[in-house]
Order: sequence, then structure tokens, then C-alpha cells
Amino acid sequence: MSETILEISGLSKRYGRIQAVNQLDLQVQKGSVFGLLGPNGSGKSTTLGILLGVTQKDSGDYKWFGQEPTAESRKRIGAILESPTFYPYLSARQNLNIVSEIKNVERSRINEVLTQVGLIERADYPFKTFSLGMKQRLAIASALLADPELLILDEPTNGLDPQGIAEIRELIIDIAKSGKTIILASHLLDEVQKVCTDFAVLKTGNKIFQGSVAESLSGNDGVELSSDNMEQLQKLCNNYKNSFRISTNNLGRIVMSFKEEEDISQFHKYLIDNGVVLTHLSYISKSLEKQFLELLSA
Ligand SMILES: Nc1ncnc2c1ncn2[C@@H]1O[C@H](COP(=O)(O)OP(=O)(O)OP(=O)(O)O)[C@@H](O)[C@H]1O
Repeated sequence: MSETILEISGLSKRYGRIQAVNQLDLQVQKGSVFGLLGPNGSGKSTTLGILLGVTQKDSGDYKWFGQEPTAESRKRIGAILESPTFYPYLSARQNLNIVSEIKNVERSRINEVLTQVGLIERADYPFKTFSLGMKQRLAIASALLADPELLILDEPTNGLDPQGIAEIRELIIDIAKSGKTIILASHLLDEVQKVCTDFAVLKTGNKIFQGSVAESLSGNDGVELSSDNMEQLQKLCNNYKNSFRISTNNLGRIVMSFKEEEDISQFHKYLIDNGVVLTHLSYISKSLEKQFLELLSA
């Protein structure tokens, strides 16, 4: 059974005339990579600030690990809300030494986290010589020092170049695989799609959607097919009455969409009746982007 690690109910925050967060309900399950997705100003940072006790809520409640938030429960959370400040002339290791003292963490963790974020080779270089991506990885290393159960990241790839973005996303996936829950705020749909298992969409402080990335992607726009007899499969696809667009992808598989909603079992039966057995069938889903845009314009 999944365990709820964060439960938010009716959380609200107003700044003067701006309702930054409005009656927010949200649940995050242990082991998920949860994306808080929304355009600028939708209330993501305010929500995270409240959850970490740095911003005062107006009303509503939230529970970490099934309990009212306490200093103890916050120790189980590692977070990067803004670009953290490190000493520019000190090395990565020296900077983490300082953090480990503040957090009362064994020094032996420093090598572990530097290895985990791929900075062990650069451990003794001054922070100021690091690229933005490396600085962000060091920030993540610092958040991981106390071995938290949960990691909170606000726009972790902001300002990075494509390679830096890819590295951080890989690192996030890696950290999730090691068993940690991750909550990630992002305005990038692509990021949520690539990294997250679950997500919620915020719009002007309101939650307008919450669901699993996989399920939200199963819009069934078409199919990807292969068979031991690709020539015959191609022919059958061309002749199928409901076929719309047919192409071959870079894996050599046939990608086909339908004119009208298709009962896949009927299509499958048609192939078998005509002597073609599929070795691969997968659905190509309606992109999350389309759904996200639909949700935002609703
Ligand atoms: N300290 C503050 N004082 C006044 N208004 C604020 C303050 N912090 C946030 N706001 C407003 O609250 C709303 C939500 O802001 P928030 O930063 O939470 O959104 P966001 O989704 O994180 O956006 P971004 O990605 O741009 O930070 C915005 O309209 C913002 O201008």
C-alpha cells in the first residue's frame, strides 16, 4: 500500500489583493517524483515556502509523514528553494564541510554525496570555477547531506544550458531510484513529463488538475507496431479502413494513428486474421502538453 508523505488540505495564502494559493488540497505518495506544475506566479514557490515553514499560511493545514509539521519532521526533508549561497573561494568539499557542521552530519557523507551528484573529481576545486549546472549539483549534494527522505526542488533547471538540464534531470531520476520522494516545482511541462511520476497543475493559486503522468499520457492517439513480417504489416496498415497517418519511426516500427476512435482489439484481430502476429504494440499517447494547454485555457 502506498504511504502518504504529504497531505495538504485547504491551504490558502493571500498577499494583499493577490490570492497566491487558494484552498489547495494535495497528496504526495512516498516514492513518487511529484511535479508542481504551473506558469510563473501560479503559487508554486509560495506553496513550497509554506510547507517548509518559511512563509506564513493564512489558513488550511498540511501534514508531513502523517503528522503535524515539527522541527523534527523538517529534518527529514532536504530542500533547495533559491540558489543556495556557497563561499566562492572555498572548494566544494570545504563548502560541504561547513554545511555538515551546521547540520551535524558525519563528514564521511561528503564523499558519498559528491559522488552521487558526479562532482567527486571536482571536490577540491573552488566553487567559483563551477559551471551553473555544477553549482546546482552541489546544491543538491548539500540538500542530500543529512540523507533526507524527501527532497524539494524549486525550478531545479532554471538558467541551465541543455546539457546542464539533462544532467540535473538524470540526477533527479537517480535520486528517486535510490528511494527518496521528490517534490519538484516547475513551469516546464517537458520537465514534469520527463522526470515526474505524478503531478498537479496550479493556475493563479488554484489546483486545476492532479494525476499520474503515465495515466495522463494514455490519451491513445495511435499505436506503435512491429512484427516479424514488417512488409505484410505495412500492407495491412495501409489497407485498414480506419488508418489515418502511417509512418516508420527511428526504431523501424510502424507508427499509425486512426481517423476515428479505434477498438484496438478489432484492429489486432484484423492483423491476426490476415496472418500477422505483432511482436510489439504500444499506445502513443496524447501529449501531456496538449492536455496541459487545454487545462490552462479551460
Ligand atoms: N512576498 C510577496 N509579496 C507579494 N506578492 C507575492 C509575494 N510572493 C509571491 N507573491 C505573489 O504571489 C503569486 C504567486 O507567486 P509564487 O512565487 O508563489 O508563484 P510561482 O508559481 O512560484 O511563480 P514563479 O515561478 O514565477 O516564482 C504571484 O502573483 C506573486 O507575485
